[in-house]
This record gives sequence, structure tokens and C-alpha cells, in this order.
Amino acid sequence: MSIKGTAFMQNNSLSGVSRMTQSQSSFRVSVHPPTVVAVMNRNGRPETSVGVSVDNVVKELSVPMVVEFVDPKLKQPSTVVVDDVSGDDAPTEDEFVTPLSVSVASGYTLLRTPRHNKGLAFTEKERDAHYIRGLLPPVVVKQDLQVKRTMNDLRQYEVPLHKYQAMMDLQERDERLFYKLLVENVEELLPIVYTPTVGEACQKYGSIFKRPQGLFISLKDKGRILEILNNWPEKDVEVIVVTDGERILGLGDLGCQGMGIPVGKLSLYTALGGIHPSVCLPITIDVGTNNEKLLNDEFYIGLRQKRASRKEYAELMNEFMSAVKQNYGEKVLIQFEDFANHNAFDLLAKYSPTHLVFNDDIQGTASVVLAGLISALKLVGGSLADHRFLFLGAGEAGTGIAELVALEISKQTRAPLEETRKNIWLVDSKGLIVKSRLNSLQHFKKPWAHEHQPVTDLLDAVKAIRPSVLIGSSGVGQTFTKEVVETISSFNEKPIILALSNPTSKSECTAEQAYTWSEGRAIFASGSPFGPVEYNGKVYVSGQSNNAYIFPGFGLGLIISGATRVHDDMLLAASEALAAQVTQEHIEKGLIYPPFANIRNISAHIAGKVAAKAYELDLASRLPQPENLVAYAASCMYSPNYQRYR
Ligand SMILES: O=C([O-])CC(=O)C(=O)O
Ligand SMILES: [Mg+2]
Repeated sequence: MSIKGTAFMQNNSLSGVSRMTQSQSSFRVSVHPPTVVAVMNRNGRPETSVGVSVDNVVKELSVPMVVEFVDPKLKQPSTVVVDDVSGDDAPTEDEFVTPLSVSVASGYTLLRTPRHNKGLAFTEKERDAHYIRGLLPPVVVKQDLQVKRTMNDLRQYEVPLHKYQAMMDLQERDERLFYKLLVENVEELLPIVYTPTVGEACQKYGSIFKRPQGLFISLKDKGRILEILNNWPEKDVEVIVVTDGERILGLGDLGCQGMGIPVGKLSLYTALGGIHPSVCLPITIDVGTNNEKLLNDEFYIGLRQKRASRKEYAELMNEFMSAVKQNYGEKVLIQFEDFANHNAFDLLAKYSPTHLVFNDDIQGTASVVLAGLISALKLVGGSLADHRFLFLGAGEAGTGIAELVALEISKQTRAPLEETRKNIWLVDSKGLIVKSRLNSLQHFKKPWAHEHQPVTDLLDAVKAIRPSVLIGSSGVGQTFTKEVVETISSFNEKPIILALSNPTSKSECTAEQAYTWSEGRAIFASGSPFGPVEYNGKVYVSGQSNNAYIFPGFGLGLIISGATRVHDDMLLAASEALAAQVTQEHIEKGLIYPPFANIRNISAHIAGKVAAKAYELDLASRLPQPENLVAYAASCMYSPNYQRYR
């Protein structure tokens, strides 16, 4: 048995999961105890003076390629433990193995390898060393100039979808440049790679399809999911964002075309949370679609069939969840994204005890909204317990936020959760959720069925409940009508109005409507961004209450602590960390969220607090605990600056 494996050098750490060079699909190599291994270049020569401790860190290696490491066991025995994960250590003839091979990117291939390509920024020396002289025009430029040029180019496009396509092309051409653009121009580019434009991209995904991104797993792959995971080029995966495309933003069932969402979310994991792109895996589970328009669309890219039965669905998801754990271990974070309500709650409940799972639409949204409410209190006064909440929409976001707010109030006041829920009211498509509807309610709505006369529409519910906080999460646009906003503004000096549905077309009202109809008194934030609004000679800037503030830092916190499970207290910690980033100056401008421009710093704070909570709850596995977790989180972040190649 050979103990030679391959490892990928990342930003500043060596990914420890490796494979044997021979029976490729079968081995994990772990090194016990953490020890120094020699890093070899592909000619088998040790990289001079580079000692790498596998569990600890490490020195930055500037090789644009996959390197091999050889454990010193070759010279000093018994430091490598090889366990046969999938049982095919010595495959029999009818077992399958993946014929994986690693090659060094150089020459023309290097220019076509997005992870390592630097375009015109390759130095003279690099052009010689890597056989690319002549394959580029003579000029050598700095990455900053590339950023400037690419931004200029991008700004020429007037249609947001064209900017989206240009950004995707860049990601496929020069990954570090893509991330540098995104990190340095986050406020300008977030609406392009993320909501609202990503929504349009998903609707048109089939027609604009070029290169595939992420991993597609369909019903046809039942029984072969492990094999498919092995087709992904990266072996060390730490974060998966997965969708089944059934409820893409507020746009509904987009089937396989939902892939834009996991891809977009993971690019934010990297740009906003600093998680290395190589450990991020976007996945779409294609179980069919009930969207007739797509089924009849000649350019549709998914299975042309109605959605699977409950049983088929559950079996495929179960196989997926166990294959992921088998392949990537206990600590891979699985983020569920844009599943329909009926599956989202069940999947989270089913897999929370056994996997590191997080539902962004339920938990991420809840955490970001709670943070906004904590900041808003600085403007309106009182504590959360003094407020009355009314939601339009009782799905993942609505009930998720309601539950987290109730939990926070219960922690603050020590009142039982059932009590604190009583100040929180939800309206769904059938009207106010009340006791008399209990039997016909879906299970996630039941805790919100309070004693009240039936009320069938939102306006009457606002009049009856007299909320101070109105939250829209219904996925239906223009539902906060003039009357609704005027009514809530008639009994609140400063009504808090959050129009969370995405993309912009689904927003319950626009920023302009909220400010105009409330005569400039609303404290307003929305899920998708709105520009500044002028009303009565004053300029109002609204915040974006979007889970993008939370999930990148939250995920980073889980990773740096080696968390094994997500706990609600971590969501509360994330909310408090985000709210703490809102300064007095922001509050004075009416902002309840900090600007996105500072997001990496915000993410480091969130990550630090989430990790601290993981340690406190005994859910962290990475020991010893770093002393300053915020600084540690910041130090772990991926830098989009080019590396130097020898
Ligand atoms: O993607 C977004 O902008 C927020 C979100 O999770 C959703 O709307 O489903
Ligand atoms: Mg979502």
C-alpha cells in the first residue's frame, strides 16, 4: 500500500484530505499526530525548506499547481493512518474506482485554468517558467489595473443580465480576478451576482447556459450519488449549498435552473465570508419540475418530468445526505437553499441531529431580521418584548423569524416561549392564523394560531392587531398597499416595515412607497436592494435585510471551530454580532444594517461570535480554541490577490 497522496495548497493551509494515487476513489489519509510532512513538487523533489504541519498551518506555498505530499513515514515510520473509507481498498473486478489523475497546470492549460490563471498579470519570469511566453501579448499588468479595466468593461453593459453573464464568464476564466472585483465592489456587484439579477438568470438559465457550474444530481442517478460526488474535481469540500429548485427566491419552481442560486450563494461565501472557493460545492438535486412553462421550453436543462413522489424524493435525499457525509466527513456544512416549505422544514428537522445542516431561508433570514430589529430598537425605543409583530407570509422565512424573535424575547424576559409567541401574529394566504383554523394548518404554522376572530385580509389584520412591526415574507409583490402602510403609520410614530421577498419584483412594497406612504416615518429595509429615495426634500437610504449578511460569516464560524452541529444560540450570537456592527452614525441615518462595503470585517465578527458559541456549547471540535476568534476568523480568509508562482 502506497502512502503517497495528493493535497491541494489553499490560501494558507494544506487541505488534509487526500487520496491514494492508486485505488483512487477509496482512501482518506489522515496524519496522526499532527506532524510535519515534506511537500514535494511534481518531480518528486521536496520543496526546499517547506515544512507543513497538516493540522496546523502552514506557510504559503506559491505553486500554481496541485502538489504532492509524502509523509515522512517514508523515512520515519508510522505517522500516516490510511483508512479505507468506501471499502474498496482492494477493489474486486466488479467494483468501480475513479481513475483520478492530477496534472500540473502550465502553458496553454494554465491560461485556461480559472483557479490559477492570471491573464496579463503573469510576470516575465512566470511566462518563462510556465511555458506561456508568446501565448499572451507582451504587456505585463498589475491585478489592480485588471480590476479597473474589467469594471470599466462591465459598466458598459446596460442590461443587468448581461453584467451577470460577464461576471460568470470571468469566474470561469480568472477566479481570483472575479473575487477581487466582487470584494472591492461589493455594493455594485452584489445585485448582479445575487438578488435580484440571479433570479432572472435562473428563469433564463437554459437559454443562457454556457459552461456548467456545480454538480447536478438527478433522479436518474439514484444509487450512484457517491460515484457522482467523486466526479467533482475537488476532494476536500467544506461547504455545500444545495437546492431542489422548487422555490427559487419568490419566483417559484424553476426546477434544475435553480442552480444559479447555489452558485451565487457560494460565491458570496468566498467573497463575503472568505471561504476558499475550492472547498465550496454548489449542488442542484433535479427531481423534476411542476413548472409547465419550463417543461415545454425547448431550452430547459433539467429532467422533463413532474416532480417525484414523496417516497422517491425522500429516498434520493437520504442517499444524498449519507453520500455527502461518507465522502466529506462529519463536518461538511450543508446549506439548504430555496426548497419549498413542505420539504424545507422536514429536511432540517430530519437531518439536524445527524449532520451539520443549516437552512438559510429559515435560519439565515431569521438571524438577519433579528439583527435588524435589535438595531431598529435604537431608533424606536423599548425592548423586543414591547413590540407587536405582524407577518405577511407564514412559510420558511415568516415562521423562522417569528420563532427566533420569540426565542430572543424569552431569553431576555425569562418568559416561557409559548408566552412570548403571543405577541407575534402571522397572516397567510387564507388570512390571520387563528385558533379556529388549527386543524387545517401545516405543522410549522400551528404554534402561531392564537385566539382571535377570523380575519381574512392583511389590511383588516393590521387594523385588528395594531402591530409596530410589519414583516413581509410571502413571495408576493405589492401586498403592502398604500392603505396598509398608512394604517400602520397612523398608530406608530416610527413603524418598522420590512419587505423581505425577493427578487425586487416580489418585494411587498418599494422603498419609495414605504417612505412616501408613511410620510417619511417608516424604518424600512428590504430583501433586495433599493436605491436612495428623496421625499419632501430629504434623502432616505434603506437597508437590505438579506441573509447574505449572515450566512457567509456564520459558515466561517462553523468551519473555524470545527462545529459538528448548528444550534439556535449560534443564530442569536450571529444576530447580536451583526447588530453590534451598526454604529450610531448609521442609526442616525435611519440605517438598521451596516453597509455591505464593510462585509468582510462584519463576517469576521459574526464568525468569531458563532465559533465562540460553538466552543461554549461543546459543539466545537477544533482544539485548542484560538484566543482571539474574530482575529483568527479574519486571518483564515481567502485573499483574492494573485499568488506568485515560482
Ligand atoms: O437569495 C436571497 O436573496 C435571499 C434568499 O435566500 C431568498 O430570497 O430565498
Ligand atoms: Mg433562499
